[in-house]
Amino acid sequence: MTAIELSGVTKRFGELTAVDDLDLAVEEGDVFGFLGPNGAGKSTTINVLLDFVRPTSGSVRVLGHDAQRDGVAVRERTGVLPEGFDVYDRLTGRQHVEFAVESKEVDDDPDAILERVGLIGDGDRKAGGYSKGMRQRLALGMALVGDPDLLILDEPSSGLDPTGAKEMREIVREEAADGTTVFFSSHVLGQVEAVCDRVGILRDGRLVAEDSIDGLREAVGGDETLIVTVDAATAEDLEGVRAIDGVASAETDGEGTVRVSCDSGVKTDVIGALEAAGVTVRDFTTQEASLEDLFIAYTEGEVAE
Ligand SMILES: Nc1ncnc2c1ncn2[C@@H]1O[C@H](COP(=O)(O)OP(=O)(O)OP(=O)(O)O)[C@@H](O)[C@H]1O
Repeated sequence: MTAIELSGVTKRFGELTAVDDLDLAVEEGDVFGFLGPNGAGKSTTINVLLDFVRPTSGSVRVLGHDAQRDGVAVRERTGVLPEGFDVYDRLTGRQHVEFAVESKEVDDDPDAILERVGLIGDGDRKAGGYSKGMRQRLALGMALVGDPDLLILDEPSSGLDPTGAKEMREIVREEAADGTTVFFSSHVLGQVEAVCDRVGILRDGRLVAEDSIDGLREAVGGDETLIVTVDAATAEDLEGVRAIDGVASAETDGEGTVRVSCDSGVKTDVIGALEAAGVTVRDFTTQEASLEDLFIAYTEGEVAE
């Protein structure tokens, strides 16, 4: 079954289009990474899924329900870790989890939840004294209450140290193995790379890429970054390089480094073009394109949409 289905969803706030004609499908049991730079429209999309925000147009189905007509049914089966979650300073960690258990009308054991998110030793402390990472663990624990069919995690690793981030990924994997669909929003690709089956990249409210991690890797497979050490190079010196078939982009820092994203087959042509422009080439190395590079290319406009 399709757990999340957006068809032609647009959300405008006055003149501003936050989400622009978005089509998106996430299959049940998938861990979907929803990526995009600040302001791309990720939180707005999440708010539409939960019916906290009504789309200007388009239709939204979540767990088989119409998100607008049956928002309550959707929220009952969904655990949410909201962005910028605030704790109640005077309540303990355990009281937070108890509150989630009561509001969801389930019978989870709060201690089992605290144990899962690594807070069992701190359950009696007031959450106001928790560190940022502990607050984030608490928010994750609250999202897990009621064994939801869909977990929506908005920037879940923010504030987590490497151990916390690893534990969070383990929990995500356990939940997915259990059949839970996970919708994981972040602007840091590295954090989603380890857990997500599929990734969608949002930019200015539009989906600019959607694929499996392997698919994205293949898409960038041919491209490499050539890092050339030169005496000096100006932007004009790179015109000949940019004109080469197979060169995606070329930049100079104006001092001694030129970075060229290109097919591996055109490296010697690039060096030749630099020399033809009168640039003295001292050395060069190559770097394979990472998913991070692809993300930057898609979100900063170097890749043709
Ligand atoms: N309630 C609102 N009223 C007006 N504009 C809004 C509102 N909510 C969001 N926006 C605008 O919509 C755009 C998308 O915002 P959104 O919060 O969805 O982005 P995001 O991808 O979640 O960003 P971030 O990574 O910074 O959290 C932004 O330009 C934002 O200012």
